[in-house]
Amino acid sequence: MAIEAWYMDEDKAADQRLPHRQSPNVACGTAELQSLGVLHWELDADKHADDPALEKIRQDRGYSYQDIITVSPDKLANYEDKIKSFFEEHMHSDEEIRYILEGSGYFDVRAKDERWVRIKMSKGDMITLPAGIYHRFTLDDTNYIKAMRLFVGEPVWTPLNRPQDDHPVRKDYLANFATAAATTKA
Ligand SMILES: CSCCC(=O)C(=O)O
Ligand SMILES: [Fe+2]
Repeated sequence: MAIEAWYMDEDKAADQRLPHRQSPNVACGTAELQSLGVLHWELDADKHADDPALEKIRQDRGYSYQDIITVSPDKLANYEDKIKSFFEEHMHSDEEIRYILEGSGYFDVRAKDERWVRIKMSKGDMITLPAGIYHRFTLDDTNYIKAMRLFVGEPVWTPLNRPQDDHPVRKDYLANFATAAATTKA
């Protein structure tokens, strides 16, 4: 099954954990996600400890580091602060790679025209967000996700909150993806 993503509604008052679909739904397809630099794989999460398909992605993309994070009220230290900072619009100087082992949640990314695209992630979904893309994360109303975090080299999780207009990584992102994104709009 393809990954599911959609353009969000503008109801900022409503709970961030709700789907925030427009009515009718406005889908964002895989090609459009690709044009933003977002890549996605579907794997068998039950095999994550020993999976040649995962190993191949790690080799191909140089994902040398991995750990596992569980985000839920009782499993994550400083839960409220973390949840809040995950949902602040930010970028990183490196790729953000997540592989969902249990539960579900949403990654939101900014499309070229500044609209938010919400990407639904559940068990078996693996995603990489390119360095420099503005994004955020929220749990859904199940309040539980367990994910493998991967990284190229020594991990740097630091969120760089928007605005980062002068950050060289942001400039690179725009140079690499802005034109493509603008020309492949649905
Ligand atoms: C699905 S992993 C939890 C969120 C997270 O690690 C992040 O936003 O950086
Ligand atoms: Fe992030």
